[in-house]
Amino acid sequence: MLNRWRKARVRKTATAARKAAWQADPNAGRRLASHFPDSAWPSVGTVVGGYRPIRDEIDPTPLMETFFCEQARLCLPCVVAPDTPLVFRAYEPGDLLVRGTFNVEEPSGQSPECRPLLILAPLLAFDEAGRRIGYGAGFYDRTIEALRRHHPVTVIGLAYEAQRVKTVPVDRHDVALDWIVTEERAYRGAI
Ligand SMILES: Nc1nc2c(c(=O)[nH]1)N(C=O)[C@@H](CNc1ccc(C(=O)N[C@@H](CCC(=O)O)C(=O)O)cc1)CN2
Ligand SMILES: Nc1ncnc2c1ncn2[C@@H]1O[C@H](COP(=O)(O)OP(=O)(O)OP(=O)(O)O)[C@@H](O)[C@H]1O
Repeated sequence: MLNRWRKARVRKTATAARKAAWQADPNAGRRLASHFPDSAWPSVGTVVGGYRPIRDEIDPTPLMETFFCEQARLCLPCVVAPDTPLVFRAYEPGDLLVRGTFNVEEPSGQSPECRPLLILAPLLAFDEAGRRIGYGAGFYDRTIEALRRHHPVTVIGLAYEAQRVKTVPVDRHDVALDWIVTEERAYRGAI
């Protein structure tokens, strides 16, 4: 219960910090590729789960396009139902998308389902240990847990430097990030 209150407080501060960072530099996403860790860089054919930015999330599009040019396969998350893992569906830059739940752009139901090996996760706040906080629906935690039952998955949070906090409150279900990449640098999270 105390953690719920703590998380709400962190969300509030981080929402304001992210908004200010986006307003100051909406194109910061262009700098993500130069800090992306070599060890996590996708090989030819690696399935990468990205996202379509909403509100003032850092824009992963330039990074995803770089991966696509290097022949990674891309996919995007689709909300199926509350309290249920997200489903990733194949996507190529330029594909027509539909508006899903929460007004996020998603591939249509005709697009084949994928199981990403590398996930680029949006977030509200992170800390240096790789802890992440999102909008509070638990979608990414559930999805990563479900995917990891099949194969190892590397999860990289993308954020503005301004979204870093000293410590993110954690619950048992929270999945730690392997790395966080910002417009300025990368942080090695869960080891
Ligand atoms: N760009 C992006 N895509 C994403 C996510 C995300 O965080 N960012 N998701 C991450 O899970 C999933 C979609 N889930 C989402 C969950 C909540 C909200 C959201 O805006 N929540 C509102 C409250 C909405 C309401 O209750 O009506 C909020 O936080 O203000 C957005 C997306 C999959 N795709
Ligand atoms: N693997 C899981 N299994 C069952 N419930 C889960 C799981 N992961 C998260 N939840 C539930 O989801 C709710 C939201 O979790 P939390 O506050 O950590 O969300 P978040 O990490 O901010 O959201 P998101 O992952 O969507 O960005 C919690 O009530 C939690 O109990």
